[in-house]
Amino acid sequence: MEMQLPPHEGDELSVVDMHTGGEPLRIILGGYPEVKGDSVLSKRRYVREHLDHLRRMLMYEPRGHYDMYGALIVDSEIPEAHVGVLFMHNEGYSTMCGHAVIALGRFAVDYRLVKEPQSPETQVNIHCPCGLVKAFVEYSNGKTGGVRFLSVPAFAFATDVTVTVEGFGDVTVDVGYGGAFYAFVDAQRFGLDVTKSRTRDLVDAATAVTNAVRSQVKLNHPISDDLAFLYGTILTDGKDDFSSDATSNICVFAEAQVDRSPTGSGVTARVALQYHKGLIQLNQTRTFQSGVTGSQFTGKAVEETKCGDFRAVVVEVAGRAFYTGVSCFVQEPDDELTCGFLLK
Ligand SMILES: O=C(O)[C@H]1NCC[C@@H]1O
Repeated sequence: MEMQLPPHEGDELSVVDMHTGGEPLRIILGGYPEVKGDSVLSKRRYVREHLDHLRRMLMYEPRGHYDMYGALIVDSEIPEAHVGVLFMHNEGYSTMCGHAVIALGRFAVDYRLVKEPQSPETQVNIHCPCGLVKAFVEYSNGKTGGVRFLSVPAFAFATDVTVTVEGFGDVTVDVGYGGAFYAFVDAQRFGLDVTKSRTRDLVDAATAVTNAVRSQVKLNHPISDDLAFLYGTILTDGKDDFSSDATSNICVFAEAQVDRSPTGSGVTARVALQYHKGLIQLNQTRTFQSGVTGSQFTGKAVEETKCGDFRAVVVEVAGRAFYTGVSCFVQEPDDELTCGFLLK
């Protein structure tokens, strides 16, 4: 039977679904109204104020779920950018997303957002709200493969900061920036193991840390106040000394959302912290593993740089993304749940 849209009224939103290391990415192909603003950061503010019902429609149930993630392609004001992008999740709009950059790199080549793909790698410049991220997509015999990307400058914001965490007392955390700010803590501090403990327990501990850091640590970013917020907490296995063995983590971001991947922006921030502490050298590659799915990214610091007064590094992260399908979403006017809902 031929595919045909069901009865509906109003906009049709078409998407391509992918995943990177298990973490979903719903890329919006068509149906979004014009996103106003003269910069990617101002477009992020615009969608938050004027188009948030569409985020809820695509991220929430019944079309999405609590841990859904999305990307909206927008025009960029930077001439060398092939695409601009806004990221969305269960609570709002993030500033950086490594798993999405890995998926979007492939998508941009496969959907010819880059005119003439080159072998063995095609460069795709993706303007994220945090800045320009350069992705390099394996490309041979017309097929796309693995993707590596070079982050925006990443830095250690603060190390060994003690915060009072509800239910756990004083906890010492590191705060790093990899396009978004994260707090990092060894899960052992809570008697937990990132690969074996119940996800619910890991989420509760990480969320308590996020709440504590959000209320007790003032963040700032040299480029824009829009970037100066804590996106989430990453619990680790504590294996920060250089090793060829993988190190595991779980990232809990936005509104207690769980990343299924090792978290590209989290790997970026963690490598910056490890470099800052002298635990790794430039070009020493580490493997980062998701505690929940076992999927892996690699990460290494490739160059020293500055971000305002912060000593920073450019970090390279690599991983693979896969397509899972395409959909066209519609709404019926008499559907009481059409705006979406979330189950916690
Ligand atoms: O890979 C990343 O960086 C993202 N994954 C979900 C949370 C982060 O934005």
